[in-house]
Amino acid sequence: MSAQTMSCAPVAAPSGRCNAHEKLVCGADYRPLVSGYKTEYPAEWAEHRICATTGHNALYARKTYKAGEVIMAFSYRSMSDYPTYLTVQVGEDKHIELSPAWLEHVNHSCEPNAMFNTTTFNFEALRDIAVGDELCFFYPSTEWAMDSPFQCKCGKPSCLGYIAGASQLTREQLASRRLTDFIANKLDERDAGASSSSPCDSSQ
Ligand SMILES: C[S@@+](CC[C@H](N)C(=O)[O-])C[C@H]1O[C@@H](n2cnc3c(N)ncnc32)[C@H](O)[C@@H]1O
Repeated sequence: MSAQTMSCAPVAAPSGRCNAHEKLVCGADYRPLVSGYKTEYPAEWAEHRICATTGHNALYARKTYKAGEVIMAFSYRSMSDYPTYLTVQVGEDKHIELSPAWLEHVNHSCEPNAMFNTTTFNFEALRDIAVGDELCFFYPSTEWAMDSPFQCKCGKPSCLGYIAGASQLTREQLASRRLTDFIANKLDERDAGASSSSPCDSSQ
Protein backbone atom coordinates (compact mmCIF):
# COMPACT_ATOMS: atom_id res chain seq x y z
CA MET A 1 0.00 0.00 0.00
CA SER A 2 1.43 3.36 -0.92
CA ALA A 3 1.71 6.06 1.71
CA GLN A 4 -0.78 8.15 -0.25
CA THR A 5 -3.52 5.55 -0.04
CA MET A 6 -3.28 4.72 3.65
CA SER A 7 -6.37 6.05 5.31
CA CYS A 8 -6.67 7.43 8.79
CA ALA A 9 -9.03 5.19 10.66
CA PRO A 10 -10.98 6.75 13.48
CA VAL A 11 -9.45 6.33 16.91
CA ALA A 12 -11.56 6.00 19.99
CA ALA A 13 -10.43 8.94 22.05
CA PRO A 14 -12.45 9.95 25.07
CA SER A 15 -11.58 13.61 24.70
CA GLY A 16 -11.46 13.80 20.95
CA ARG A 17 -12.58 12.74 17.56
CA CYS A 18 -10.96 11.61 14.34
CA ASN A 19 -11.31 13.77 11.28
CA ALA A 20 -10.49 11.26 8.60
CA HIS A 21 -10.90 13.80 5.83
CA GLU A 22 -8.83 13.98 2.70
CA LYS A 23 -6.25 16.39 4.03
CA LEU A 24 -5.22 13.89 6.65
CA VAL A 25 -4.59 10.96 4.35
CA CYS A 26 -1.36 9.43 5.52
CA GLY A 27 1.72 10.27 3.55
CA ALA A 28 0.81 13.92 3.11
CA ASP A 29 2.52 14.69 6.39
CA TYR A 30 6.07 14.03 7.46
CA ARG A 31 4.62 12.60 10.63
CA PRO A 32 2.40 9.94 9.03
CA LEU A 33 -0.89 9.28 10.72
CA VAL A 34 -0.43 5.57 10.20
CA SER A 35 -3.67 4.28 11.62
CA GLY A 36 -5.42 7.34 12.95
CA TYR A 37 -4.99 10.04 15.52
CA LYS A 38 -6.36 11.43 18.68
CA THR A 39 -7.10 15.08 18.90
CA GLU A 40 -7.28 17.60 21.70
CA TYR A 41 -8.21 21.28 21.76
CA PRO A 42 -5.81 23.14 24.01
CA ALA A 43 -7.15 26.51 22.81
CA GLU A 44 -10.06 27.73 20.76
CA TRP A 45 -7.75 28.22 17.76
CA ALA A 46 -5.49 25.18 18.18
CA GLU A 47 -5.90 21.47 17.54
CA HIS A 48 -3.29 19.08 18.89
CA ARG A 49 -3.14 15.79 16.99
CA ILE A 50 -1.34 12.76 18.32
CA CYS A 51 -0.65 9.94 15.92
CA ALA A 52 -2.26 6.84 17.38
CA THR A 53 0.50 4.52 16.21
CA THR A 54 3.69 6.58 16.43
CA GLY A 55 2.72 8.97 19.22
CA HIS A 56 4.02 11.90 17.20
CA ASN A 57 2.48 15.28 17.89
CA ALA A 58 1.52 18.18 15.67
CA LEU A 59 -0.46 21.38 16.06
CA TYR A 60 -3.11 22.57 13.60
CA ALA A 61 -4.99 25.83 13.16
CA ARG A 62 -8.69 26.06 13.94
CA LYS A 63 -8.86 29.70 12.82
CA THR A 64 -7.65 31.62 9.80
CA TYR A 65 -4.78 34.08 10.09
CA LYS A 66 -3.35 36.72 7.81
CA ALA A 67 0.38 36.99 7.25
CA GLY A 68 1.87 39.07 10.04
CA GLU A 69 -0.96 38.44 12.47
CA VAL A 70 -0.18 37.45 16.04
CA ILE A 71 -1.51 33.96 16.71
CA MET A 72 -0.82 34.17 20.43
CA ALA A 73 1.61 35.58 22.94
CA PHE A 74 3.87 32.99 24.52
CA SER A 75 5.92 32.88 27.66
CA TYR A 76 8.15 30.33 29.35
CA ARG A 77 8.02 27.83 32.18
CA SER A 78 11.75 27.66 32.66
CA MET A 79 15.01 28.89 31.17
CA SER A 80 18.28 27.00 31.00
CA ASP A 81 21.74 27.54 29.57
CA TYR A 82 21.58 24.49 27.30
CA PRO A 83 19.15 23.44 24.56
CA THR A 84 16.97 20.35 24.39
CA TYR A 85 14.81 19.14 21.51
CA LEU A 86 11.90 20.95 23.16
CA THR A 87 13.44 24.33 23.94
CA VAL A 88 13.42 27.58 21.98
CA GLN A 89 16.54 29.75 22.03
CA VAL A 90 15.96 33.36 23.11
CA GLY A 91 19.58 34.47 23.59
CA GLU A 92 23.16 33.36 24.15
CA ASP A 93 22.93 30.37 26.53
CA LYS A 94 19.23 31.10 27.03
CA HIS A 95 16.83 28.34 26.13
CA ILE A 96 13.21 28.37 27.24
CA GLU A 97 10.58 25.73 27.79
CA LEU A 98 7.52 27.24 26.19
CA SER A 99 4.39 28.24 28.01
CA PRO A 100 1.78 27.08 27.30
CA ALA A 101 3.58 23.74 27.04
CA TRP A 102 1.48 22.47 24.14
CA LEU A 103 3.25 24.95 21.85
CA GLU A 104 6.08 22.38 21.96
CA HIS A 105 4.09 20.34 19.47
CA VAL A 106 4.81 22.78 16.63
CA ASN A 107 6.93 20.90 14.09
CA HIS A 108 9.64 22.23 11.81
CA SER A 109 9.12 23.07 8.14
CA CYS A 110 11.58 24.49 5.64
CA GLU A 111 8.64 26.53 4.30
CA PRO A 112 7.06 27.59 7.60
CA ASN A 113 3.77 29.40 8.13
CA ALA A 114 4.59 30.71 11.60
CA MET A 115 7.46 31.79 13.82
CA PHE A 116 8.33 32.32 17.46
CA ASN A 117 9.36 35.96 17.64
CA THR A 118 11.69 35.93 20.63
CA THR A 119 11.91 39.72 20.75
CA THR A 120 8.17 40.33 21.14
CA PHE A 121 7.34 36.88 22.54
CA ASN A 122 4.57 36.51 20.00
CA PHE A 123 3.87 33.43 17.93
CA GLU A 124 3.21 35.04 14.53
CA ALA A 125 1.76 33.98 11.20
CA LEU A 126 4.31 34.35 8.38
CA ARG A 127 1.79 33.53 5.67
CA ASP A 128 -1.96 33.35 5.41
CA ILE A 129 -3.09 30.30 7.35
CA ALA A 130 -6.31 28.39 6.75
CA VAL A 131 -8.33 26.29 9.16
CA GLY A 132 -6.80 22.79 9.21
CA ASP A 133 -3.29 23.89 8.20
CA GLU A 134 -0.50 22.40 10.26
CA LEU A 135 1.37 25.14 12.13
CA CYS A 136 5.11 24.86 11.52
CA PHE A 137 8.11 27.03 12.15
CA PHE A 138 11.63 26.95 10.76
CA TYR A 139 13.67 25.62 13.69
CA PRO A 140 16.92 27.39 12.67
CA SER A 141 14.97 30.67 12.87
CA THR A 142 15.41 30.42 16.64
CA GLU A 143 18.14 27.79 17.11
CA TRP A 144 21.82 28.47 16.52
CA ALA A 145 23.15 24.96 17.34
CA MET A 146 20.48 22.34 17.96
CA ASP A 147 20.74 19.70 20.62
CA SER A 148 18.93 17.09 18.53
CA PRO A 149 19.45 17.58 14.79
CA PHE A 150 17.26 15.54 12.44
CA GLN A 151 16.70 14.71 8.82
CA CYS A 152 13.80 16.92 7.79
CA LYS A 153 10.76 15.22 6.34
CA CYS A 154 8.76 18.34 5.51
CA GLY A 155 8.86 17.38 1.84
CA LYS A 156 8.79 21.01 0.67
CA PRO A 157 10.54 21.99 -2.58
CA SER A 158 13.08 24.06 -0.66
CA CYS A 159 13.70 21.44 2.04
CA LEU A 160 17.22 21.81 3.41
CA GLY A 161 17.55 18.19 4.50
CA TYR A 162 19.60 17.94 7.69
CA ILE A 163 18.39 20.47 10.27
CA ALA A 164 20.97 21.25 12.95
CA GLY A 165 20.54 25.00 13.57
CA ALA A 166 21.38 28.26 11.82
CA SER A 167 25.09 27.89 12.56
CA GLN A 168 25.20 25.01 10.06
CA LEU A 169 23.56 26.96 7.23
CA THR A 170 24.94 29.48 4.77
CA ARG A 171 23.69 33.04 4.49
CA GLU A 172 22.24 32.09 1.09
CA GLN A 173 20.26 29.24 2.64
CA LEU A 174 18.92 31.61 5.28
CA ALA A 175 18.39 34.63 3.02
CA SER A 176 14.75 34.06 2.16
CA ARG A 177 13.81 32.95 5.64
CA ARG A 178 12.58 35.02 8.54
CA LEU A 179 14.93 34.78 11.54
CA THR A 180 14.69 36.04 15.08
CA ASP A 181 16.72 39.14 15.91
CA PHE A 182 19.02 36.94 17.99
CA ILE A 183 19.78 34.56 15.11
CA ALA A 184 20.13 37.42 12.59
CA ASN A 185 22.72 39.03 14.89
CA LYS A 186 24.56 35.73 15.35
CA LEU A 187 24.72 35.34 11.60
CA ASP A 188 26.11 38.86 11.18
CA GLU A 189 28.74 38.17 13.84
CA ARG A 190 29.73 34.88 12.23
CA ASP A 191 30.03 36.35 8.76
CA ALA A 192 31.86 39.46 9.98
CA GLY A 193 34.30 37.19 11.80
CA ALA A 194 34.81 35.08 8.69
CA SER A 195 35.49 38.07 6.42
CA SER A 196 37.89 39.79 8.87
CA SER A 197 40.00 36.70 9.57
CA SER A 198 43.44 36.79 7.99
CA PRO A 199 43.77 35.08 4.64
CA CYS A 200 45.63 31.77 4.45
CA ASP A 201 49.32 32.06 4.12
CA SER A 202 49.92 30.79 0.61
CA SER A 203 53.69 31.03 0.79
CA GLN A 204 54.12 27.48 2.09
C1 LIG B 1 9.55 19.88 19.80
S1 LIG B 1 9.30 18.34 19.00
C2 LIG B 1 7.93 18.66 17.95
C3 LIG B 1 6.82 17.67 18.17
C4 LIG B 1 7.18 16.27 17.76
N1 LIG B 1 6.55 15.93 16.47
C5 LIG B 1 6.75 15.28 18.81
O1 LIG B 1 5.98 14.40 18.54
O2 LIG B 1 7.23 15.42 19.95
C6 LIG B 1 10.69 18.39 17.91
C7 LIG B 1 11.02 17.06 17.30
O3 LIG B 1 10.05 16.71 16.34
C8 LIG B 1 10.65 16.09 15.22
N2 LIG B 1 10.39 16.91 14.02
C9 LIG B 1 9.82 18.13 13.99
N3 LIG B 1 9.72 18.58 12.73
C10 LIG B 1 10.25 17.63 11.93
C11 LIG B 1 10.47 17.53 10.53
N4 LIG B 1 10.13 18.50 9.67
N5 LIG B 1 11.05 16.41 10.06
C12 LIG B 1 11.42 15.42 10.89
N6 LIG B 1 11.25 15.46 12.23
C13 LIG B 1 10.67 16.56 12.75
C14 LIG B 1 12.14 16.00 15.51
O4 LIG B 1 12.42 14.74 16.08
C15 LIG B 1 12.33 17.08 16.55
O5 LIG B 1 13.44 16.85 17.41
